[in-house]
Amino acid sequence: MATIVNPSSRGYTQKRHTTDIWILHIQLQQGEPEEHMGLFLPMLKAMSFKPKDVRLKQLESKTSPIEKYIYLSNLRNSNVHLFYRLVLENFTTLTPLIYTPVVGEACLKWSDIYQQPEGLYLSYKDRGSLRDILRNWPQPNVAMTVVTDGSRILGLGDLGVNGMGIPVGKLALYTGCAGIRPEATLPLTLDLGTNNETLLNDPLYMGSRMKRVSEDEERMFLDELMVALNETWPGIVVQFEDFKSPFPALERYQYKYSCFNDDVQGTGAVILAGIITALKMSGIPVKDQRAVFMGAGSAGTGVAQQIVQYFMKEGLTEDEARRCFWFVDTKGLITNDRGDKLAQHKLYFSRDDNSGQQFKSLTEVVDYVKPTILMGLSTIRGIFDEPILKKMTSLNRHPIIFPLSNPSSKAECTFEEAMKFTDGRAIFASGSPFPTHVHNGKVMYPSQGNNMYVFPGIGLGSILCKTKHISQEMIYTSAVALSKTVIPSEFANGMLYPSLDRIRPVSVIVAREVIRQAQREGLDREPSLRDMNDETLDQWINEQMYNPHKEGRFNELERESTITDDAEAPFYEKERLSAKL
Ligand SMILES: NC(=O)c1ccc[n+]([C@@H]2O[C@H](COP(=O)([O-])OP(=O)(O)OC[C@H]3O[C@@H](n4cnc5c(N)ncnc54)[C@H](O)[C@@H]3O)[C@@H](O)[C@H]2O)c1
Ligand SMILES: O=C(O)C[C@H](O)C(=O)O
Ligand SMILES: [Mg+2]
Repeated sequence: MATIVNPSSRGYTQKRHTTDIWILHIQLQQGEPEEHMGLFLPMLKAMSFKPKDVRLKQLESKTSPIEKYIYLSNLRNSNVHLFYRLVLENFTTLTPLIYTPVVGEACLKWSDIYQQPEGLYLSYKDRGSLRDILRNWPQPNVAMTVVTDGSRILGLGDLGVNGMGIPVGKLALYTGCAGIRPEATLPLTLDLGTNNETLLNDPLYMGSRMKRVSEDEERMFLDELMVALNETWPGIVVQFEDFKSPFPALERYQYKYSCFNDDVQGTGAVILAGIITALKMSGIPVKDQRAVFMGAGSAGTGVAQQIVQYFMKEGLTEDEARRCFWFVDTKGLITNDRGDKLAQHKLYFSRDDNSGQQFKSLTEVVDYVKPTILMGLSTIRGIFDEPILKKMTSLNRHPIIFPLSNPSSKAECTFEEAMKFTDGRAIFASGSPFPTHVHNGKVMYPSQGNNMYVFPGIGLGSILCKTKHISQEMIYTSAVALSKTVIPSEFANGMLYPSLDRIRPVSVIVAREVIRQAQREGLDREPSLRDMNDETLDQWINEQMYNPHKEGRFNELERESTITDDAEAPFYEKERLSAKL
C-alpha cells in the first residue's frame, strides 16, 4: 500500500506538514477500499505531491454546492494561505462557491451549518461597550471591515445574524482580489433583531430573539460603532453592506469617516462601467438612451445616479440625464401624481411627464417608454420573461438587458433566457454568474456585473492613500477605470467586463485611479505616493498586496514534498495559520 514519505526524511520538520498530508494518511491508515481512494490514487502514485491538488480533488468530491462552501470555509480557517492560493489559481470556478450564488444558500442555512466564528457579532445589548468589545478583537491592525445588519441579504430579505456570510464572503474577495491581508479584515454583523418570523421561531437561530430595533435606535448604535471602530483602528475603511433601504447612514457618515455603501455606490460603479462598454457595443448615443429600472431600492437608484453623472460628462444637462430613467417599484411606474408618498431616494427619478397616466405592470411601462436599457434590481425571478425580452428585441437591434438581482434564484432572467428570447442579440450582464450558452452554434459569453470588480480596488486604494473620506468622485473614477480594462478580444466576445482571471491587475488599476482621485481632491494622507508615476505606483501597490504564494511553510512543501511507497506517515499537528485572526 502506498504511504507518504516522512517529510523529515527530506529535510522537513514534521511540524511543517500541512493538514492535507494528514488527511491522506488517515484515509490510507483506515484501509479505505481502493475504489474509495480513487480520487487520491493517481496522486499517491505521482512523484510530485501538491496539497492544493488534494484540496481540489476533495472539493470536487463534495456533491452539493453548500458542502463545497463548508469545505472551503473550513480550509480558510485551518490553512488560510492555502485557501487563498487555491482561490487565486481557480478564481472563476471558486468565486461562485465562496460568494454569490452559494453564499446566499449559506446565509439561509447559517445557523444550521455554523462551524466556527469567522467574524464579530455585536448585539444591541452591547451598546455602550462597543469600543471595549472591539478592543478584544485579537488583531491589532484591522484596515477594512464589511458590516451588515442582515436586514436585506442579497435578494433574500431579512436574515438577521445569518447575514454574516456576506461580510465573510466579501472580505474573502478583498483578500483574493485586492490582497488586503486576511488578518487586516474584520467581518462584522450587527445583531439588532430580525423581523423574520421563521428565524425567530427557529431553535437553532443564533441571533437575539427580538424584533428589529427602531431606525432611531439603529442610528444611535451606528453612531457609537463608527466612533468605536475609528478609535480602535484609526482610518479603518468601512463598507456598509446589505442594509435594507432607506438606509441614511451613508449621508450621515460619508464625509466624516472613510466609508462607502457598496449596494449604492459599488453597484453604481460596476454597472456604470458595464453600461459605458454596452453603449459602445450598441452604438446608440447617450442622448437617445431610455432606461427602465425594475426595482427602485438602494441598488437601483445608486446605479442610476452614477449613470446620470456619466451622461452629464457626455454632454447632457442634469435634467436631460435624469429624464433618461423610468423606475418601477411594487406600485408601478414612479410618478409624482401616483397618489402615494414617495421615499426620499425615489423622488429624484419620479416622473412628472406622464400626463396623468399611471402604469402598473412592467409590460405597460415597456410599451410606454420603449426603452433601450432594461435593468433589474427587483429580486423578482423571471420578471424579464419571454414577452418582455421579445418586446425589447423588437425595439432595439441590441437591447441592453441587465438582470442584476442576486443570488441566481432571484435573477430577473437567466443568460439562456436572454439569449433565446432576443435571438442572441442582447447585451447582457447579471449579478450572479451564469454559464455560457450556445446560440445558433455560436458560443455566447455572459458578463457578470458584480461589485467584486470595484469594491476591492476602492478599499485597497482608500487604505493605501489613507484617504480622509471616500468621495463620490473616487467611486465614479473606479467605474471609468474598470471600463477601460476590457481588452479587444473580450469586447469582441460581447463581454462588458474583463475576465475574472485578471481580477488582481484590474483591482490594482482601480486602486491606482482611486488614489489619484483622492490626490486630486486633497483627501490623501500619504504624500509619498504623489511623487510616483503610474507605473511606479502600480508596482508599489502590487508590493503591498498579500500574496499567499509567498507566505509561510506550505510554500516550501508545495515545491519539494513527494510521495513514495514506503515511508511513514507524518505527524499531524493542527496549526492554525489563521491564528493571527
Ligand atoms: N452588482 C450586483 O450584482 C448587485 C449589487 C447590489 C444589489 N444587487 C441585487 O439587487 C437587488 C435589490 O437590491 P437593493 O439593495 O436595491 O434592495 P432594496 O430592498 O433596496 O430594493 C428592492 C427594490 O425592488 C422593488 N421590488 C420588490 N418587489 C417588487 C415587485 N414585486 N414589483 C416591483 N418592484 C419590486 C422594491 O420596491 C425595491 O424598490 C437584490 O437582489 C440584490 O442582491 C445586485
Ligand atoms: O456585490 C455583490 O456581489 C452583490 C451585492 O452586494 C448584492 O447585495 O447583491
Ligand atoms: Mg450587497
